[in-house]
Amino acid sequence: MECDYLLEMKNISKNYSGNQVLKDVELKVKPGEIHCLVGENGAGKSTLMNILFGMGVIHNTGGFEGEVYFEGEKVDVKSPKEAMQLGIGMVHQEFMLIPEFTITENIKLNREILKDNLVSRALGEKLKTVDFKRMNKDARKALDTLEINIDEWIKVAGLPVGHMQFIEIAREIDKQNVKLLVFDEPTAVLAESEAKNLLTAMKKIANSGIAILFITHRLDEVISIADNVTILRDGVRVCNKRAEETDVGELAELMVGRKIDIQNKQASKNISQEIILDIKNLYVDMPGERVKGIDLQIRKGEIFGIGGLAGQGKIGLANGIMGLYPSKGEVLYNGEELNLNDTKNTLKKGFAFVSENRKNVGLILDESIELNMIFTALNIKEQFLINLGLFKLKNFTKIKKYSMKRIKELDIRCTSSRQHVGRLSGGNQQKVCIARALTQEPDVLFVSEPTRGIDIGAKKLVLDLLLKLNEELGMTIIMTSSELAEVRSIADRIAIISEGKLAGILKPSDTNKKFGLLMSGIPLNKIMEEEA
Ligand SMILES: Nc1ncnc2c1ncn2[C@@H]1O[C@H](COP(=O)(O)OP(=O)(O)OP(=O)(O)O)[C@@H](O)[C@H]1O
Repeated sequence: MECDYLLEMKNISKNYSGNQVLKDVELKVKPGEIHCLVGENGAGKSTLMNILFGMGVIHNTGGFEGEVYFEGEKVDVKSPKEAMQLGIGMVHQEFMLIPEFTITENIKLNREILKDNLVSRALGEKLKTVDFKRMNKDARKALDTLEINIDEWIKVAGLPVGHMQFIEIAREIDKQNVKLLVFDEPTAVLAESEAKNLLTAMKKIANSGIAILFITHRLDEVISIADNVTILRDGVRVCNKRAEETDVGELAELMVGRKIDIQNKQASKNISQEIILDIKNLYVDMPGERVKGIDLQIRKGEIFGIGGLAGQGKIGLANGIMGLYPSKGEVLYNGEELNLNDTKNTLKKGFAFVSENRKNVGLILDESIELNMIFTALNIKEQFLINLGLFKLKNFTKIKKYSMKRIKELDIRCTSSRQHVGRLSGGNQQKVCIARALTQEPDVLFVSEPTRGIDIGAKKLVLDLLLKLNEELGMTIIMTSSELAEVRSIADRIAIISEGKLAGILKPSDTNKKFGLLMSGIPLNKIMEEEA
């Protein structure tokens, strides 16, 4: 009997040490459809996918309840390898590529094509050689399906982030029997125009008969691409809708349970003309995000946005000034020269940084929320300590009180302030990173991709909090983001970086066209000429 659904997950329930995170959830995906899975941070999306892929974190914590059917057959997937054998693949949010390998080698990793040679014919299988010709041909075919115009024999190291994403996808579609591909927030790391390319590629994959399960926080993407949407809230399936019968507003409301609205910032308040940061001819050697001689003046008390396409250098700016990547040039902070390449000193001077890379630079995953929140303030400013003369002790009462306040303010979904950060959902981890930077009470706060991976409700909360810090404490905020709409909702001025250089500075109210042209590297004076 032909079955309507490729994948059916029925009555799925899961608890982690008594904490129920999924309750009777149902998910049904048809062959060749694009099915979106949306929900707030902590709603249970990753947990559901962990069950589908038979991840160890599920078996090691008591398994789950419910049934999974694939192509009409009941399955019991015990590992990602078994999922792959069934034809279920995953495009990862964090890239799993080997930089020193070529694109072909990455696409064919662990699935190399071997061919016989004289020695192997005599001495056996193990001495076969790699058939580069056939491997390159397959890789080319996968890249062509995605219409990616890039040579398959070049190394992955140094490629822009947008390309890396496509290589991950090419690897999955090159697997012969793939029937269902899960995309876990693939566009979170991409700028808007690159995200569009990715969506087009996803449509092509779906048209070729492969079903796509797409997890995203960008609701406009859901509307533009999905056939069906499943909405989770607090571990329960709220409903399943046809995308053409809903809109962004309704989805946001269903997810969060209230109305949400993010608009461009209107007229800028009176910002002082005093320069807090004077950046002169700054170069930053950050792979994939090089800065190649930027001059910028940031005014005291403003929210300054930095935008641009992925790989153009916007991310490099904050990383360079914070000393995380080698940089040269001159940066004056309140008129005094800042020692570049010295993170500790920069932190001591009153800077804080919420990195775009929360797992590597941001968090200690096997430590508590509390400790993660106060870690930098404790080390740099010796806060949260009781001084006992000869030695100092952590002031646990103060730490707990402080962290509970931040948990409430940022609506961090957790079981307690002592919960390990590694056990939080991705979006809630991001909120802990923000809380940590705020604990330092900085004069200048760099935030990179602050709303990456967080849902629309939490996004509004974070943006409102940044506005509040800026208005009430006069904190100067420099926010780098791939999402123009969010920068335009809070920044006073926005610099667009293109090819490692400053393309121009715009107001949030400037036209979409101006933003688009600057991002594609067309200089401001040319745009003005066109408009005149
Ligand atoms: N290994 C774990 N141990 C204990 N609790 C966990 C573990 N992994 C996830 N959780 C909890 O399960 C709940 C659901 O988390 P999950 O990661 O599935 O959410 P999500 O919808 O994917 O969120 P996000 O959009 O932020 O990624 C959260 O409350 C989280 O704290």
